[in-house]
Amino acid sequence: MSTPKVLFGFHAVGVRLKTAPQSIVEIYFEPTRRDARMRQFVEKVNEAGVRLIEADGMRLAKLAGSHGHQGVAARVHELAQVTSLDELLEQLEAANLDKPVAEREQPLILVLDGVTDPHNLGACLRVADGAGVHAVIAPKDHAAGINATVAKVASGAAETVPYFMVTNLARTLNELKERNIWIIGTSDVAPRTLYQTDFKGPVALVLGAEGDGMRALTAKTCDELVSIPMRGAVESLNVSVASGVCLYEALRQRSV
Ligand SMILES: C[S@@+](CC[C@H](N)C(=O)[O-])C[C@H]1O[C@@H](n2cnc3c(N)ncnc32)[C@H](O)[C@@H]1O
Repeated sequence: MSTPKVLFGFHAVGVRLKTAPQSIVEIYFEPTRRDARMRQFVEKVNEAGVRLIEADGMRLAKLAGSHGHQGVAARVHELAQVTSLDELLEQLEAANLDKPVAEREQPLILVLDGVTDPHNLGACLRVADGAGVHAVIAPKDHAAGINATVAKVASGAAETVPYFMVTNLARTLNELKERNIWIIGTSDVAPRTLYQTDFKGPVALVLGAEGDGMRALTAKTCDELVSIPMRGAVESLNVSVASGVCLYEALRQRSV
């Protein structure tokens, strides 16, 4: 088994407890918190037969590397996941092989070009999980990796959505194109809006960094660029909010 890592917060630990209790080494909790949420949580841990250890706030903060632990942290083993984007796409293609076209599950991928804030990455993973995204891709050299803060903000989605960090993002986008995946980039200055584009087929949606947006090469590699209409004074949305707006438009189109 892998070296254990730490999850913290009710959501992140709760999702792991629900989906893979066998992967939890032990759960730490603050016994001085006696509210209903903590009582229910402790009950669930006991039902699952997971080892429960009392810890004060300082120990939890040290374990979590953050004060946002809500009185709960867990040491867990990594879950076995698909190890590469290719493997994931091949699994999807194989699952679609015998299905009529109308019933095929079309890949939906979120690409984050340089999102470095762990809170933004966590929020993007959370909305990606909600919208049924198959994988999130980011460049290795300029993006946040999955850490305890990301896992906490993602509320369990860091466990459910595969996150691949790639060496050369433009090359990966070209490889997606070779698999007939349509690359839709987002920019607040694109003349066409997301409501004028088709998200029904295999799609990779590309969002840019908090400050500078997508890099020039990334934007050039996209098949098309779309904007989210902005009616007020601010020029752009937070990247996780923009991800949510675009992904739920994709989900809406795919659901009709
Ligand atoms: C805070 S914005 C960056 C703004 C930056 N000035 C730019 O040139 O894109 C972060 C990312 O969220 C997405 N985004 C935010 N607002 C958007 C909008 N109105 N239309 C399209 N994408 C938007 C884009 O992917 C953008 O790169």
